[in-house]
Amino acid sequence: MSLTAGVVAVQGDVSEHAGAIESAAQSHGETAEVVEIRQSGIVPDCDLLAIPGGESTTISRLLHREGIAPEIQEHVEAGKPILATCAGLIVCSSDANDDRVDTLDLLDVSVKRNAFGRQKDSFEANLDVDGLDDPFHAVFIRAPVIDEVGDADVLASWDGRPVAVRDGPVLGTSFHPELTGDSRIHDLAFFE
Ligand SMILES: NC(=O)CC[C@H](N)C(=O)O
Repeated sequence: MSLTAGVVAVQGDVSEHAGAIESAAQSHGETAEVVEIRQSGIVPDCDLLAIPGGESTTISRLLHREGIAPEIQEHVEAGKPILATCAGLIVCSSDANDDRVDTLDLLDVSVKRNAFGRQKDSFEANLDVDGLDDPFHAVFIRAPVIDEVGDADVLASWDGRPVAVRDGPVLGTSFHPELTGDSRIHDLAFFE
């Protein structure tokens, strides 16, 4: 049976996430049909979800306006997995330290937007990630800093700061795992 994988398609690297989900599924002998989420009524049919980067203010506004936000919360309540990257992580956090982002409160962390610096401060790093045998090459673009971790596990840190966290079915990263053609973070989020 094929899995239905939803990618929130308000903004961000939708096709890159789709490719990484398909290849992670394949490595587990599964197939995934990827659907783009821009309106309500689709999330309830999804087995797994990715929330890409972009502008967290915009993504959060659209998720609430379109009635997608409560569907994502129900998805997690049902124990189904989410990978939330960069702006996606901000949207899923419990506190974004920014009134313009109405967070979904699905990951027990508080974040600071753009705290790794502006676009020109974007950087790449090889990270040791819990659950992966070899380092993961991570791309950080106007990345959020995770500055408080509540009831969540830290899977990876960079420069002493957590950059990948897991809270039950929700895995969040400050970086963009979809950009390097390496689907191991998608694999961890959805199949481990
Ligand atoms: N690459 C990204 O997703 C950047 C996130 C963006 N700076 C925000 O705060 O929404």
